[in-house]
Order: sequence, then structure tokens, then C-alpha cells
Amino acid sequence: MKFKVSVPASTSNLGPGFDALGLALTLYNDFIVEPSDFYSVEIEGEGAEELPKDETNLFLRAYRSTMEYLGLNRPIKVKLVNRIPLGRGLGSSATAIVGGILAAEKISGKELSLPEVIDVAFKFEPHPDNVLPAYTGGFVVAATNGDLSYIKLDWPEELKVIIVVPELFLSTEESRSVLPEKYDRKDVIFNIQRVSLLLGALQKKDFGLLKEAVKDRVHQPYRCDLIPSFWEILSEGYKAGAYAVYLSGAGSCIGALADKNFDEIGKAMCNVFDSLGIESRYLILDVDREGARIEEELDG
Ligand SMILES: Nc1ncnc2c1ncn2[C@@H]1O[C@H](COP(=O)(O)OP(=O)(O)OP(=O)(O)O)[C@@H](O)[C@H]1O
Ligand SMILES: N[C@@H](CCO)C(=O)O
Repeated sequence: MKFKVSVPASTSNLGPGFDALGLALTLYNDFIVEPSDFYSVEIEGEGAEELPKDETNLFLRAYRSTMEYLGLNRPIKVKLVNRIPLGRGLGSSATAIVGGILAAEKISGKELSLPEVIDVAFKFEPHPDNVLPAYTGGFVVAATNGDLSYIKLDWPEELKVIIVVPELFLSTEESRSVLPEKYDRKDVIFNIQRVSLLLGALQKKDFGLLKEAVKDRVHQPYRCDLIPSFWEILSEGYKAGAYAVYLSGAGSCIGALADKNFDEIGKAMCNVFDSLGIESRYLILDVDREGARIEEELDG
């Protein structure tokens, strides 16, 4: 039994929806798994040099934790084919967690319920906005309070996501450490208004509202100093025709929503990084609607 688990990247927050909104993208990490006499990890692509190849590897930790939950221990050999840049706010760690859980389900022949999947996943990443879209695909609104409530919403077909990827590694831990413990009531109200507007604007395809709807006072004003010329990059994205520009997840990637001028928007934002001597590239992505999947049996 040799199989491939494919898990999509995700862009979360979308401005004001901190720890609540997540969107799966058509960029994938693949995990090629087969039973073995002992655990081993091989890595190709992103993080091949940096990520651990022993039992501390996040994919293996999630796999083993799921197997432990099921009362099993079945060693595997896994090859990580990583296409999602690490430490950029594209949910790479969420793909490893979800991939490990799916691999355990396949090897054990047992299916976990969504609450069980979330219970295991939250041991490693206690916010839902990357884990959930990685697992379910699509545009997801998640609410946690002990239990998880979530809903998958329609995403307008014509809206693509342009992701600018700078050569700036930013761990989620570091990017969360700059956030305040408490917020002013006016800032909380500001974000509640914008998230509501954002969901309405997407539902009605009133894209002219998106620029206001992605404004945020909960995380971007605190994280902006971690990304040189953050506000200028947003401004260049808007000038080139984006409807919305925001920090993707915990950063450092910047996301832009548009239905045309995709290359112009990507280039305009990368030019700002260029002028700072920071290498960058852009990806034009659609929304993945399927989520994590076991794509194929690779042999017998
Ligand atoms: N594809 C992967 N395979 C194995 N481990 C990973 C993978 N991606 C991330 N990790 C592990 O998860 C840890 C935390 O990653 P972190 O959340 O900071 O970054 P990220 O997942 O790349 O970005 P983000 O969650 O902001 O989108 C990393 O130090 C790394 O050990
Ligand atoms: N909502 C999270 C995403 C990172 O997993 C954050 O912004 O910190």
C-alpha cells in the first residue's frame, strides 16, 4: 500500500477575519506514504534543508498522534513534496498536520469524524483558519469555543488570489507575539463591521466594497513593521487594479483579490520588494474546493 496525500495551501484572515476566515488555494504539498519497518522522512522542495527528518517532523508527529488516538503504532516511510513556501502565512504547517491525520486514517482503515480531526490538529495548531480549509477546501468561516462551528461559503468563481511571496521567513509564533492582549472597543467594532461587510460583499459579488471590507485593526497594524514597506505594497496592489489587498495569515506573504490584471498586480507589488533589495515572486491561484485528498494508490 503506497499512496499520496495531497493538501492545499491556505490564505487566512483576509484582513479583518483574524483566526476566523480561511481560503484553500490551488497550491499543494504532497505526502507519499508507505508502510515500513521503521519511521523515515525524505523531503523534496521547500524546507528540504531546514525541516527535521526525525520523529520531530510535524507530519510524523501528527500521524503518530492520530495513530496513538486510535490505539495503533504502524511505522511509515514518508516523502514530503513541499511546494508551499514555509513561514509565509500560507498554511504549510497545517498541510503537514492534516496530511499526517489523513495518512493515519488510510493506514489504519479507520475514519475520524471532523471533531476528532480537529481535536488532533489543535494539539499542534490551535487556530482553525488554516487547518480547516486545508482539510475541507473552499472558503471557510470558523468559530471555536471548546467546540468548533464552521460553515463553507461560496467563493466567486471569477475572483483569483494573487499571492506575493517575499524572501522573508516569519514564524507564526513571532508574528503572534507582537499582537496586544487587549483591544479597544472601537477597534473591535471596526473589525466586526468589516468582517460582516466582507462576507456580504462576497456573497453579492459587490467587489467595489472589498477595499473597505478588508481593513483591519486587530493584527495588520501590529504586524506591519515585520514586513518592510507593507502599506506601500498594499497601495501598489490597489493602484494596479486589485479589489482587496491584505496580509496572508501571519505573513509574510501578501494576498490580493482580483478578477483581471493579475500579472500587473503581482508585478506592481513585487516591484516594491525589489526596490528594497528583497527578492520576491508572485503566484496567481484559484480556490481549491475539495480540500485534502488521497489522490492515488501508487502501487499494489
Ligand atoms: N511542510 C511541512 N512539513 C513538516 N513540517 C512543517 C511543514 N511546514 C511547517 N512545518 C513545521 O511547522 C512549524 C511552524 O510553522 P509556521 O506555522 O511558523 O509556519 P508555516 O506553516 O510555514 O506558515 P503559516 O502557518 O504561517 O502559514 C515549522 O517550524 C516547521 O517545523
Ligand atoms: N490566524 C492566524 C493564521 C496563522 O496560522 C494568525 O494570523 O496568526
